[in-house]
Amino acid sequence: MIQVEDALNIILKETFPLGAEKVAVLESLGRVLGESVYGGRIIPPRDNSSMDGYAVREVDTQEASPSNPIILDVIEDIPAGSIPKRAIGIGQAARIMTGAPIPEGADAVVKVEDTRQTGQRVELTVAAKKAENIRFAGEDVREGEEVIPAGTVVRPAEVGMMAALGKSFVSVYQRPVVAVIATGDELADIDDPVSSWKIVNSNAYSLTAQILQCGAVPLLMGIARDNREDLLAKFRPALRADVILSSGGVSVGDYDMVKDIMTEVGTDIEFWRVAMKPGKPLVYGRISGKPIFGLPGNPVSTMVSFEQFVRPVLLKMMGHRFLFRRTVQAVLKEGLDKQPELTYFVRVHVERKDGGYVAVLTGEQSSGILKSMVRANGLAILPKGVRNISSGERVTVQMIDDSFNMTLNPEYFQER
Ligand SMILES: Nc1nc2c(c(=O)[nH]1)N[C@H]1C(S)=C(S)[C@@H](COP(=O)(O)OP(=O)(O)OC[C@H]3O[C@@H](n4cnc5c(N)ncnc54)[C@H](O)[C@@H]3O)O[C@H]1N2
Ligand code: MOO
Repeated sequence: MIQVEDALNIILKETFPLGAEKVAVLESLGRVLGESVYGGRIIPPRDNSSMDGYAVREVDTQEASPSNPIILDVIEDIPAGSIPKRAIGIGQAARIMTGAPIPEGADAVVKVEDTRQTGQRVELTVAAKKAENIRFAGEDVREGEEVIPAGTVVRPAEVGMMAALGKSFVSVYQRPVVAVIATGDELADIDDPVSSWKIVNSNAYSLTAQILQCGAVPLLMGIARDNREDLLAKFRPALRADVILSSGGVSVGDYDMVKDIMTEVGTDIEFWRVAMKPGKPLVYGRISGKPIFGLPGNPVSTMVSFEQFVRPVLLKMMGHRFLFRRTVQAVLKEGLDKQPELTYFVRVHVERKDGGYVAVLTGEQSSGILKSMVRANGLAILPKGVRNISSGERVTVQMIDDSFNMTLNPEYFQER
């Protein structure tokens, strides 16, 4: 039996980012940039006004005050998107809109609130300051500067910046294809007629959802029955994927054949059984350099072992630098006994209280109770070596749902 940290070290040491691919800029959202984005053009492209007002020569306005307004000739109207036709000379101004280019000769913009226009003349009641209300060419992006470094996870701001730079396609790390094989004679498809000796293959759904949530691409292989032929028939084509996952059949029962099948198709098994609960019977190996996981079949064990081992692998393959969930320190509301040789991942609901966090168990912690996973937003990590945790003790909680920290103002949720 291997420790959780050692298992993770082995797995991650052998995992590398996939190659890059070009995608349309909007498709890059949430993906990791495989190239740095440089300023191939300057932004803004030329000096322009940040206010609706009048482009002026600062020297002409120095004497202006509410009791001594200065009067200038308005020689032109410059809407955004147009090019000024005339230079501003002594005693002249141009009416200008936000975003419109600054005309030759002008070195400041007086905002419209500080002016009064009558006919072709404008009266200024305040003196302009040099460069006031002007956005200068290149003040956002300079020619050739690195604007977004490779390795950045693309957010809406990066999408907007790339668009502003005219970058319609960008290089991002590829997304791994992840094969999912469910094993078990007791499994039925979601729409199959129910019977008391069949259960729905829910693991394929939770796993697929976890894969999608990571940003990877699921490849559903269906259900393999607990016999060699059927398992081989599902495992062999799954080997086309970048990562192979199965659920079930990894314990010590008479029909737990997954480890043998993995060996038969050519896997180098690196470990079987991790000192954790849930998820203990996990099998991990490599086949032609690809990671292959035999996840335990209990619905919570499947999900928790995915969280601990598969998610970091997929994120690393997609070029991510941050592979792990955020953790918080929380006060556990209920005591718990545990086997000291195992690390426990306990389903909890974390809430903010008095400036700190409290974690409440979400119910029965057996590995078949998916409902307590549904109610959980975190997994409290109870370390090996510890025999029990008392109520009120501080624990580290891995947050599997990041929205927990929102302020819940009930008023926002009233329906019409
Ligand atoms: N004698 C022992 N028995 C068991 C041990 C052990 O150490 N000694 N370990 C237990 C632990 S811990 C786990 S976890 C399970 C893992 O067993 P398997 O990976 O072999 O899983 P199965 O036996 O195939 O199924 C376990 C459980 O989960 C249900 N299941 C399986 N696949 C799905 C699916 N796709 N969707 C929904 N539910 C699924 C299955 O019906 C079983 O109830 O072994 C313990 N036993
Ligand atoms: O360790 Mo198993 O994964 O509890 O149910």
